[in-house]
Amino acid sequence: MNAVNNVTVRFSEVLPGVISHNRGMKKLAEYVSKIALSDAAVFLHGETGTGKDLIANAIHQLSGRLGRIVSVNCGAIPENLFESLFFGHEKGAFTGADKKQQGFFYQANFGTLFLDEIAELPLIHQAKLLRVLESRQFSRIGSSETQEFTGRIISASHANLAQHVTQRLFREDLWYRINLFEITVPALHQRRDDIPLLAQYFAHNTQRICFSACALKLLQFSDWPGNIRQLKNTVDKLTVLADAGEVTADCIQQLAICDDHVDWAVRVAQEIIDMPVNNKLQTIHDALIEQAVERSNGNKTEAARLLGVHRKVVERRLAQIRPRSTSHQEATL
Ligand SMILES: Nc1ncnc2c1ncn2[C@@H]1O[C@H](COP(=O)(O)OP(=O)(O)OP(=O)(O)O)[C@@H](O)[C@H]1O
Repeated sequence: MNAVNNVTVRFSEVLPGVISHNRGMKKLAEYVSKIALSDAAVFLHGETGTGKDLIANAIHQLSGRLGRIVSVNCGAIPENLFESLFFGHEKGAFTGADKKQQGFFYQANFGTLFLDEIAELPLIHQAKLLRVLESRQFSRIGSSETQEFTGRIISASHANLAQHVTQRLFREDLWYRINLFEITVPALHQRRDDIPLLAQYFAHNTQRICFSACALKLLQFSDWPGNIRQLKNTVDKLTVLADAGEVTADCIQQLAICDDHVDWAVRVAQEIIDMPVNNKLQTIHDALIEQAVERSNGNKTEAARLLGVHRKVVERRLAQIRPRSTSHQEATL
């Protein structure tokens, strides 16, 4: 657990709230912390649950802006309420406006306006948003008073917005306004080394439980289409299923989140580790090569294909395992 805490503290100093010890994420954090100090618009791209929201909040925190961060899910804005929600309105400006209301632009002034799922904004609303970003001015509905917008814009989407632009689903001029800096947040399968760390971190947050080595391996090589959000939910469930404070491979199997082949590989590895054999890696490695060569009737190209490695790997190792028989086979093949 100490290892988790040390990493957590070190990483959080660079990017508040973000847990990782992945090399790519460290670079991303250094890049983000530089950008954070400017007023430039940032676009965060990445699959669902990869931490875009968390990073937007970290950018705001690092920016030292006096105002607050206002998060807006652009996919959940009713079409007829866009102007009222973004610009605000005066009392009596329309039916049902029984009191004066400030909008998102006002609330995010001196702070950050985080536009999540920006690809979901219809073209008509994109035009209205663009007008404010260009003029840096807005007015409440029903008011002739113009207000200045000094907030910083961070937006996010899992969609390929550049492609949306070419398909004319997203305005090109708005795209250039919002992505002065574009950051791609990697999916969890691109940083599998973070999975054990995150699992232990989330478990520690809920209650003190530990994971068996086999359980951590199963988590590490499972598919996580919902990324860190899915991992977090899974750990919540595992804390309930843990046996005497330990999450085992059986607990993970009960949730049926791991692929059969991953489960099989991890279990075989576990059995091999328990075997009283010296230099286990080499033993297994050699046995695999021997098996593949035998299966392919001594054809090393075919053996290499079966193993998914280059022929030279097979040749080099065979020469070491059985120097004499190899030269004999080479003479006969
Ligand atoms: N590196 C991380 N360290 C710790 N927690 C994380 C990390 N990344 C994501 N999380 C957690 O995972 C969950 C999902 O993250 P977040 O909401 O930021 O993802 P997102 O990319 O914005 O998702 P969506 O696109 O669905 O809005 C949150 O509970 C967040 O706190």
